[in-house]
Amino acid sequence: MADSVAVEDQKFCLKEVLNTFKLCLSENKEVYLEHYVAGWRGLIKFLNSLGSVFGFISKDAVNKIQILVNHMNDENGSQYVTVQSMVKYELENELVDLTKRGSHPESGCRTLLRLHRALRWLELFLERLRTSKEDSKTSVMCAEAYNESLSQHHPWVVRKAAGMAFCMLPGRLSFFEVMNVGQPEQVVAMLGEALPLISEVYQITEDLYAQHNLLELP
Ligand SMILES: CCCCCCCCCCCCC/C=C/[C@@H](O)[C@H](COP(=O)(O)O)NC(=O)CCCCCCCCCCCCCCC
Repeated sequence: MADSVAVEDQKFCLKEVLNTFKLCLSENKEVYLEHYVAGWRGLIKFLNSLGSVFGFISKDAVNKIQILVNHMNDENGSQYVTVQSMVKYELENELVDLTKRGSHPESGCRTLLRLHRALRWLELFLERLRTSKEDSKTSVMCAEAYNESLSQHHPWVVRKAAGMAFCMLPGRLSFFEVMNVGQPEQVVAMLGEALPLISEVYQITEDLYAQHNLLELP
């Protein structure tokens, strides 16, 4: 019994991720880091279930999540409750390398920016999945979403490796199955529910970063 609970625990479920993104926004539209990180953890669970060729991607994402969690748990953790409070605290205390890498290679601001850019990829990819046809290819949808977003921030070698990994993605139907929601129509409906939430979290973060000139942090 205990075993089956453990296995269930590890299974990705889109609904769970949807719920964490729902919890992300406070009443006055601040983004809770705790839930943001939990959302990413859920997504990484999904990525891991697709096989080890995606290991280099999930490893980088896990590293970044760990950096944020360390900030949240250290003595100044109370400053890392929302993305807004984190940005304010790190900027006021000059804890961010603004133009070139220096003494703060692991600032919360630059670390979250990497995940934030990846969230844009996710938004574009999920929107393609949502509107895809039976014969649409996940690898193509994924590559298109990547080329429109994240790839612009990656060097050639990372783009190349990512491109090769995309070719290993399962087809649309198996992909839907791993999402663990039910029939394809239910997946599409849930994507329709998840996307506005993800977009809102993305946009709020994007505006905040733009306002403070943080969109190109090294
Ligand atoms: C489902 C297919 C998953 C494809 C994932 C697409 C994203 C491809 C990203 C390739 C990143 C390669 C790893 C290296 C990255 C770093 O160089 C680079 C820069 O960091 P640095 O400034 O510290 O050096 N890092 C990043 O850009 C952060 C990447 C984070 C990627 C997280 C991707 C998680 C994917 C979750 C998939 C979930 C699908 C859900 C469907 C329901």
